[in-house]
Amino acid sequence: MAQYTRVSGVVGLITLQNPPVNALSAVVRQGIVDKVETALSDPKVKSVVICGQNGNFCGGADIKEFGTKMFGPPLIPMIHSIEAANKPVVAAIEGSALGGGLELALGCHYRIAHSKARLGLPEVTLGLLPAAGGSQRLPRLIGVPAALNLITTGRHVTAAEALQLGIVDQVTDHNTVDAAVKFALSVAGRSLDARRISTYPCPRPSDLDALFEEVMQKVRQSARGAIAPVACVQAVRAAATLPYTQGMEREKELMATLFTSGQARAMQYIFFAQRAVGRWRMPSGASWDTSKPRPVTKAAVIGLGTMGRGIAVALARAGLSVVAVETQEKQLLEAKQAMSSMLERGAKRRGGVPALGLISYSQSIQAAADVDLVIEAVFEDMALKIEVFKQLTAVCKPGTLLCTNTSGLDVDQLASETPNPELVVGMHFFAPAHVMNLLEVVYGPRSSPQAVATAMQLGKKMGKASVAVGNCSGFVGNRMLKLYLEQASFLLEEGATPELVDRALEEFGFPMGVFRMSDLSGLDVGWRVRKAAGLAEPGEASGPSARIRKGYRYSPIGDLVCEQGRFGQKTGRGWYQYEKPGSRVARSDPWMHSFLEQYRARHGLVARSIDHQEVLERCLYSLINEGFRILEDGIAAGPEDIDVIYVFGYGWPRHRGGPMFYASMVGLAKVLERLEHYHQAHPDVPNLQPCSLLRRLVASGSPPVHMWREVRKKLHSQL
Ligand SMILES: CCCCCCCC/C=C\C/C=C/C(=O)SCCNC(=O)CCNC(=O)[C@H](O)C(C)(C)COP(=O)(O)OP(=O)(O)OC[C@H]1O[C@@H](n2cnc3c(N)ncnc32)[C@H](O)[C@@H]1OP(=O)(O)O
Repeated sequence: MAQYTRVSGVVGLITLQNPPVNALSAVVRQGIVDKVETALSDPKVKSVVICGQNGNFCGGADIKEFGTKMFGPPLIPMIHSIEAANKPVVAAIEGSALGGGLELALGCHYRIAHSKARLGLPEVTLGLLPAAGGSQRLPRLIGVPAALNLITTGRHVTAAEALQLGIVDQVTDHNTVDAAVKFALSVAGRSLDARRISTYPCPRPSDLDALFEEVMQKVRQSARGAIAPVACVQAVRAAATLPYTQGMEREKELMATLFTSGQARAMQYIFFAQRAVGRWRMPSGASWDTSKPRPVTKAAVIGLGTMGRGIAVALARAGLSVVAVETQEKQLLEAKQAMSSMLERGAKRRGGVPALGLISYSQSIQAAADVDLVIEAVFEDMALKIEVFKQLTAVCKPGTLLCTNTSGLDVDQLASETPNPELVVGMHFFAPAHVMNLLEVVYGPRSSPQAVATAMQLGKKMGKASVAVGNCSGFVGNRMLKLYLEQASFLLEEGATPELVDRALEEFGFPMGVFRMSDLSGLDVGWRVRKAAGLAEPGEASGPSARIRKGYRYSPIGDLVCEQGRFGQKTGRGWYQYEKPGSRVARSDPWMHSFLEQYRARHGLVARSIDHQEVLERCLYSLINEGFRILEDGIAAGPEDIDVIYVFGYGWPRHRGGPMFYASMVGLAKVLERLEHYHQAHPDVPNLQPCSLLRRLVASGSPPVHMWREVRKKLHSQL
């Protein structure tokens, strides 16, 4: 709702009230319409201020209303009536003015913002466009290039940038509502002719066509297959080329297509899923609302390889004091230099001061004596990690949380080597750790809820989507990835090329296909793991057993590629070739094609034609099937956890909502049928066998994603 009061005798103050972000629900819209009318019809009122309750202007349209039958006054005429008012209306912006919230402010005649406020039109991140006049007013106010940037990226700007761009008229460090009321008093009675943005001509850059062409290419490239960024560009083009009313018609038309699209549903699902994963629950019943995190002000990072450096930088950026420990002197010096420049570059990009002073460096683990939490990031080797944990136990003050950064080692085994296993959790960061926004917080059976709560809170503080998951080989992300990689290799054996597989996945929306991605991460990493697991055998065996391990199909192709010293980008050769070691542009490699032909010939495999659909079904459905197993095992509490992990950590296209949501969009019955089909065709691949939770869900009529937990519970209670 909206509250109305008169202040200073002549200013009508309308306060939006809809905690926590004052979203524009039907009730709020009705409140605004009513209170604006009250203010405009009161002869004593000379000007109006609109603000939001509890230091937050407005988080935009109420996303929960989308997909439901919408009622209440629509936004467009509501904003139009504010702009058309004959008394000045001032927006007092504190906290956030986002989406419909900023569009409301753009309908006001003036905008005053607090210095800490954030403004933006993030609709594109929800699969939409700013369709309450935002796509038409913003370019008229700040010009086409700046509006295109804001609307197609959805980025939030600070009040200082908003002032510089011309979005707001004034920034204050003091009470924003007081400043706005004072301002409203000063402009009372002034002509508003020059303050209605919809009447402004849109500034047209001379190279309009070239500009739109360039931006269109950029958005098509950065979010492959996503329709909202394209519609955003089209809407801004309408602002630049059509009169306002026709532009509004175009905005409405484009929004109508987006609003009911599967992509918008997927992106809005991810918005809520990202928040839902913060409400974690362990199988023991312990959960976010019953477990209090410990305060962490000082942390240590042990081991300053690539991961350790990124983690230490992320911690310092979050404002923690960090003790960075590396026993090798040369490595320590290198790390210090690299981390300083990471911090400096980051500060330059974001604006602000690099947190150099927050990090102290040491060669001795003793330096971790007084920290609240340690993140061990040494080499991925259990014996080494056990040794480091032993030393930490002796050095650290009682109660220090011991976290291990591992991408798949057994967290419980490590915990069992310490006298206080309840203080141990896994923190699986993704490389580069100061850039990637995902963290898997891995709890073992003995991790205390408080340790989990602390790691989750720390992840959030570092700005990462943090997901609590159970302990198993590969946790959630890598456990599923293994199946995806496996199918990709099988497809090569059967006749595909790396290019064909990658093209199919990139057209689906991944920023990189599986082979280009593997070249980037380094092929030797997986090879080492396969060797340790006794899967990769030296030299090339032939005969039927060469492609069988433990009775099941295995593809040694990746091992053979590594044996050639082809580790990907770092060696200049991998699944593709590169201009030189370290180069990033992948080029087709004739060597690889003849290698694959010879390999197939040696193993008596006849290449067949493989289409994109088969690539997608085999790679994605096997990964999804493992996702269902993970749910069945209780390693992830719900499908949202898996989807957030895949969207934030593995490049799964956001507009497809994550693998589990995607499965629900495809139809669970279809996923099941295709898995059965492929399992029949490849009985030696057990992972293609549909798991029982998937079968149970289909038998229960394929309920929507949010009901899967219930079905799983029932399945468990019957086992
Ligand atoms: C046929 C055509 C039909 C046309 C119909 C047209 C209608 C639309 C017309 C115009 C277009 C306008 C569209 C929009 O405005 S879309 C919304 C744009 N706004 C956003 O994307 C902002 C989303 N919110 C945030 O980014 C953040 O919440 C924040 C920065 C505002 C605050 O962050 P923080 O303090 O970290 O809090 P949380 O994110 O945790 O949020 C708290 C709580 O609030 C819920 N919530 C946040 N924003 C909204 C919202 N806009 N609507 C509904 N609910 C919202 C959030 O989900 C959290 O709750 P929880 O999930 O229960 O935890």
